[in-house]
Amino acid sequence: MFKFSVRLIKGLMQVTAWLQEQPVLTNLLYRISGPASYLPSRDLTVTWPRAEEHKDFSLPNSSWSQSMRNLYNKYMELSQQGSWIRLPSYNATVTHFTEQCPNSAKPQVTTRLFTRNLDVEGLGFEYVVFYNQAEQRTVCIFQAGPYLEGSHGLIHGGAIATIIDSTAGICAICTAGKVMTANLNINYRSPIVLGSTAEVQCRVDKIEDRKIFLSAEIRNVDGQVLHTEATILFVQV
Ligand SMILES: CCCCCCCC/C=C\CCCCCCCC(=O)SCCNC(=O)CCNC(=O)[C@H](O)C(C)(C)COP(=O)(O)OP(=O)(O)OC[C@H]1O[C@@H](n2cnc3c(N)ncnc32)[C@H](O)[C@@H]1OP(=O)(O)O
Repeated sequence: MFKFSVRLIKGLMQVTAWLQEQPVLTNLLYRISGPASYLPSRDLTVTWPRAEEHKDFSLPNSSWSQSMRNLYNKYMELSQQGSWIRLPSYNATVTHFTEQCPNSAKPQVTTRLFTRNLDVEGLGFEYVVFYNQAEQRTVCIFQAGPYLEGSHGLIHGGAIATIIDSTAGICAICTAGKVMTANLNINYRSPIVLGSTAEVQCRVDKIEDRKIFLSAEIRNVDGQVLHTEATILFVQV
């Protein structure tokens, strides 16, 4: 078990307080879990209270392409070296910030995260986010399913905006706690073909008072093709 940094815990506590019907997040632990069958090494994850009751959608499933698995394995290996953390991902915000139920009643999950709102694996986004605390960066590996179509055979620009906003949002939350997107500025440089795997790289550029400025890029699996560039402003609330 490893200790999370004080800064990240403070941020998470702020986010938890934000969800007013959700009592305080009381513990945040890293755990070493058993390796998935195709992983070369241990799976380093973050767990939330009672997280084991919920499905973690950021783990590989049968819809993942070989490219997606290769990138996943790359960052899992980096996680072993301590620089990156794989963040678990549930399909509702309430699940990320599970309440401590005195009577052990399960929270009613009546909402779905926009990015996890399809029940069939592989139709929408398949993605996993890794966080590098020392560098204040997130990486999101994603595979764009057929239900994300915009132009013929290509991913919709709004879906691209969504995955950027989410990757940057998680980076900002981990860095500064409760935030809202104030500005998202996107340049679409080259289209992303449905079914392909790509990588969002996001980092905090600067923080001024309540404002957290980030930038992001989406590139293809080998990094040679720039698909999208963005700058994002989050405001602490
Ligand atoms: C182990 C860790 C794991 C963590 C995992 C967590 C998982 C959680 C699960 C899943 C998360 C996925 C993540 C999703 C993320 C998505 C987030 C969204 O999409 S949010 C929805 C869209 N955004 C809105 O609806 C906001 C609407 N706007 C507002 O509410 C306000 O305008 C707000 C809060 C942004 C600012 O309002 P004010 O009243 O608090 O502050 P004022 O005074 O207006 O601005 C503060 C400063 O910011 C500048 N500012 C504000 N808006 C700006 C803008 N658009 N452009 C430039 N500057 C702006 C202002 O000029 C001011 O700057 P000066 O302090 O004067 O220097």
